Amino acid sequence: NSLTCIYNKTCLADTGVGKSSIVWRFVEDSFDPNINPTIGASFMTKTVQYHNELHKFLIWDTAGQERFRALAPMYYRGSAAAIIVFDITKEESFQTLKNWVKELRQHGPPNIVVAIAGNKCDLSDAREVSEKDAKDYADSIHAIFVETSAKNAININELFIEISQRIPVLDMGGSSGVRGLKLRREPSDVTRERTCC
Ligand SMILES: Nc1nc2c(ncn2[C@@H]2O[C@H](COP(=O)(O)OP(=O)(O)OP(=O)(O)O)[C@@H](O)[C@H]2O)c(=O)[nH]1
Repeated sequence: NSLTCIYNKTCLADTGVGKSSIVWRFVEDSFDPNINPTIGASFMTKTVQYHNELHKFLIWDTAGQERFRALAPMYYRGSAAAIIVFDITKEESFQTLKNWVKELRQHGPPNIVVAIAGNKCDLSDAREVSEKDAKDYADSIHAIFVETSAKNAININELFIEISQRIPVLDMGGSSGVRGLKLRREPSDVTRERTCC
């Protein structure tokens, strides 16, 4: 009975640099500095353990390039959470992040959990956005905030655990507004479906 909590997809909306790497690092446990830009979106899954539950994330990593921007709603619609990533060494990416927050607020699911990742914290010598400014902004919109390094695998697991804590337990009745699916069915359900007449 360890598999108790399954959420529907978690969308990653990108703003700056590092989003693919964060997810990729998290999933594959290695870091490729020559990672290619995402085309359209890519899909992956990741399961994290939280107390005695396994939380499975279905992740859409959307492309950060402007020309793919119009595709993002397809992925954040129906999502339980969104991680918006900015690059702490690029002030511009922090401003772009605010536009994503506005878009999610206007067009995203009403209860979507928003997390902000200030990526590239391994390059803090080249920092353009202070941790305090980013944290204050995240607090003002009730978002999770962590500084991450996809390169050095800093705070990636913590980020997903925090998201796990915030996403409400799946309500199969649908009153939360977040759709979801069970990973495993009870054997009796399967038998029932296979039985004809
Ligand atoms: N030093 C450092 N470099 C990073 C980190 N994360 C990503 N990078 C580098 O930043 C560049 C862009 O990373 P991507 O993951 O492709 O960025 P992205 O925002 O997902 O780009 P799209 O796929 O186009 O959406 C790559 O050269 C990465 O190696 C990090 O935490 N630290």
